[in-house]
Amino acid sequence: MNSSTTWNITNGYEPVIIGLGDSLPLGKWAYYIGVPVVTTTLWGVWNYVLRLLLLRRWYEKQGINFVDNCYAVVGAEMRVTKLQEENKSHDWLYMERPTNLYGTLRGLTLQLYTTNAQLCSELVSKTGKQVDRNTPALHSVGRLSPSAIPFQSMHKLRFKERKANLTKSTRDNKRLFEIVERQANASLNDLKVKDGSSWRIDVRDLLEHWTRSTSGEFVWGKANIDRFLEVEEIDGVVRNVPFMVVLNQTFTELRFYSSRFWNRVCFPLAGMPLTKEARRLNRNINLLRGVCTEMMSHPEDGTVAALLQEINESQNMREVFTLDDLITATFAGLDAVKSTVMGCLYHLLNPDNAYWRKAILEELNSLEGQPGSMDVKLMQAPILNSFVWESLRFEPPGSLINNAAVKDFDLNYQGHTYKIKAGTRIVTSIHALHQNEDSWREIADDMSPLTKFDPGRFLKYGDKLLGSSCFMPFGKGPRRCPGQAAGALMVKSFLKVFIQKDLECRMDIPENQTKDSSRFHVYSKATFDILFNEEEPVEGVAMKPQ
Ligand code: HEM
Repeated sequence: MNSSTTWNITNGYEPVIIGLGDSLPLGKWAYYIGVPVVTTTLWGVWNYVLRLLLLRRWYEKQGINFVDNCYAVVGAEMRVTKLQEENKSHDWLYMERPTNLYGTLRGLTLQLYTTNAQLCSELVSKTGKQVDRNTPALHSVGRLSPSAIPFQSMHKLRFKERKANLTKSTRDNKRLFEIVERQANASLNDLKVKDGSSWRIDVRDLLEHWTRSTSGEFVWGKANIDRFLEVEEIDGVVRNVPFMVVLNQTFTELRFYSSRFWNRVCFPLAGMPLTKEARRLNRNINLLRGVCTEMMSHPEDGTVAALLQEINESQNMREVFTLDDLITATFAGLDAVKSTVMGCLYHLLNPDNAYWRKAILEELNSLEGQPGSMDVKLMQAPILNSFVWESLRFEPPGSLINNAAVKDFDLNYQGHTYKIKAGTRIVTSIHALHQNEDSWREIADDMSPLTKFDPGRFLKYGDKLLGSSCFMPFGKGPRRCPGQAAGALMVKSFLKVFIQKDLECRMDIPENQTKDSSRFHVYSKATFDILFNEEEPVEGVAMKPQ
């Protein structure tokens, strides 16, 4: 035995010693290393070069255009970073819509976008049969709750029952309204800072604080979320941080980590412990899941956690499904709601929309005098509702619906049949859809251009638009958002509190943030401060509608 490297393998009777140097001749080494390397290379070349080229040719022959400069790995992906710097989500790549379906290579996969209402509707009708969920989010935020509804196929893990149960358990609107109102007042009071003769609130701080306390209390209960976790933060220092802050921060960090270049090229890389940052995130994910499991053992009465556990247990659902759906419900009430409210406030405080602000205030004041509970009355406030819908149209927080073809199928549009191949990612670009003049004009011919913020279009054509496939900020069909009612109520209730304070206020936007980069969605870093004067208006800055 002349090799220094040995392994002991126990065969049940006595150890067998294998030495490296003497037992394998050079030819065999070349075989054992060479064959896998060559096979993997050939497989890579076929899968990520030749197959993608052939697939792209297949779609181009059907008249589908591809985004300029789109190649595997590099190409269009390079432009995403630039878009994100301008606070635009990557679906801005697809705004041109040169053909009904628009293609790109996203990382190592081929992706087609539908951006008009009829094709989006066709795609929704195929969901669960020919098309199903296939989302990169599984490798980013999905790592907090991998078996949760948004990341799974419709045919897996008792999907339909779980989705129905989650919707049921988030239906206590009265309780939700009470929490939103109380927490909104507390956040507005606690976070304002004196600035000369007026007050200032950082809108991001305000909405982060409010969404965390509201979503946390709604799902888990007040006592449960009032706990601190010892957690390693992004600067490597271990600190005691409130539970909801850890959850929200980890969620945001996972999202931004997965949006790094290589993680966008090959989605699963984001989940591998290859970097210090990935390993820190893994530890925090485990910590959060442990704490949520512990909270499930003593749920507070009336909370989503208590209701969902009760329903799921009665159906013998696995505990991990309840855990993952509760984690998802908690974080779904954070960034999407925050972006929506931020967009609404931005438009509300824009002096051009002073008319709408005054009209909403009058509508809310008149609702106060009417019988019934406010959570129900808010649903019947047409001016407020139109304002929120238009904000969601203008800047939908979740702007892509990530699905893929599970089998070959035909997609029909105006007499044209597109032949879609299994494995193609086929995605609804909500953002581009919401800007598609052709689709919208079929329903509302005399409305203002879609580039203009105008709640009037919903006031006039609300029912038609909400029922159509032109407008889908919460998705449509079997995979639509089960938290739509809760999410919309959170947004409207917050706005009610804010507007009824009837503050003399204006926005203070950072100097380097242009109008074009003041966009609000879950990746955006756009922001503003709200300046207001509680005692008397500050000269020259007041924008209270007259
Ligand atoms: C303003 C707030 C919200 C917006 C704009 C929003 C938007 C969306 C969108 C666009 C989808 C994808 C739908 C599709 O694939 O067709 C979705 C899915 C989902 N949302 Fe929301 N959402 C919001 C709030 C919430 C809340 C509060 C919850 C909590 C229960 C929630 C839970 C979910 C779940 C579980 C899914 C996955 C559904 C599935 O995959 O079948 N969302 N949401």
